[in-house]
Amino acid sequence: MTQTDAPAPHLAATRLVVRTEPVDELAPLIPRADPRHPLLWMRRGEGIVGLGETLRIETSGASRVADAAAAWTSVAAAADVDDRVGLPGTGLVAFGAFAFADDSASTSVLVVPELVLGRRDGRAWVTRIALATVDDAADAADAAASVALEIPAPAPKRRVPRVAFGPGAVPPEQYMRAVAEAVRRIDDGELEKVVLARQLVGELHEEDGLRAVINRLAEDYPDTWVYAVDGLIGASPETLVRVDHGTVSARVLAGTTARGAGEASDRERAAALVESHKDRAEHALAVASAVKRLAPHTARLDASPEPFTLQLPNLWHLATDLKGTLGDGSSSLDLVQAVHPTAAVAGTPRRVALRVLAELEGFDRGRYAGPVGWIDGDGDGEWAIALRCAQIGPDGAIAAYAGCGIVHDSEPTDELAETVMKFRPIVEAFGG
Ligand SMILES: C=C(O[C@H]1C=CC=C(C(=O)O)[C@@H]1O)C(=O)O
Repeated sequence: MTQTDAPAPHLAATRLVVRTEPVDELAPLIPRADPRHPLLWMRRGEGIVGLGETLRIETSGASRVADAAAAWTSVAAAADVDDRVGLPGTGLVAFGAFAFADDSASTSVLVVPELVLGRRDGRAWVTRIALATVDDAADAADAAASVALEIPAPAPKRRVPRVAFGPGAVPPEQYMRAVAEAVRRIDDGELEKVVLARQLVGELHEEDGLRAVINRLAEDYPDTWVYAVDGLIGASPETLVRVDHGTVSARVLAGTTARGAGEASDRERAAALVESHKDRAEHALAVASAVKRLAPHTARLDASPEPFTLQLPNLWHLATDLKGTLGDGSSSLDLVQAVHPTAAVAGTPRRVALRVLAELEGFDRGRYAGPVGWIDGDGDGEWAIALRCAQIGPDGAIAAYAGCGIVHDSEPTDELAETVMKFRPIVEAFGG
């Protein structure tokens, strides 16, 4: 079922019948994912995998998140849920991925699978989700039991498909020119910060190869959110927003440096990142934008007092964690709507940055830097910013993306080198 733009009246007649039951063990989860159309959200071996599709909500345009949130509220209100586990990710869930820009040609989606396999806190479960009409008198348990999909056995590990990536719409020289132009505009006082990205493109010839790619991302970047939703795959270190029983949290990242070659130089690089005026300025703007947008929805919101260094296999980031309590009953998608796009992926001031980004970047970001994650029937959920990612089209065309925050003292060659570091997870997951 597809819904486009505004909530369609037929959703009012949509009743999902949902049943979650504990199972002994499902580890490892990724080898049970669909090899062609993986649906997945994982970190450190825990998370959820979706199989099949019971419901799809598609939206686009400036109201894409608000429309999806409204449609989801009506679907969730009508759902008949029997959840015998009661953990984040049990009961009714939808996986989602949203376009970055209001005018993107890419659609935004919420996908409700037929079968969800999950692991968290040492517990495992299976959720079956079936569609019934509102006046269907069938017993909920019978309807959910009608889901024909079985829990798949883990598939044997296979090698990742090899993809050769080349420059996409914007070659490296053009990217550096765009960075220089952005710095000029910043120096002219037009704006404080803009995030500029570039693209790599490739082709996937093995249609059933995506599961192996995701497995590789999860092995190489276990501390990131590894996701796969409607052809968008990646390993993001940045939590846009997370809502769990009234608590709100986020991890804001901005400011990056390479890992050092040896232990001492690695430590020095991290220490220099914390001291770097340029990176701290870039980081402060990202934190300020997230706090400003979340604050109206929280009764309390605390930020880590000083940015800390987050170590990833390919680089160091400056990070700030936000934690608070929800003040207005917003769902996780309501908060996504409030906070996207932060200055970690757009810039400051937001409106000017979005205009400058559209003028200088030279391509449609699609779902890169957009919200990706999941929401449950109560509105709780986990959403990352879709970074370190690639979108794979139905014809196997791959577009990978990486960008950098540009501030007044940014150097085009350094920013280009930073995109190369940020492309590493995806390029290596495709055998590069
Ligand atoms: C825009 C990206 O990263 C953002 C998140 C962390 C650090 C960033 C930076 O240092 O520029 C970016 O703001 C990307 O990975 O494509």
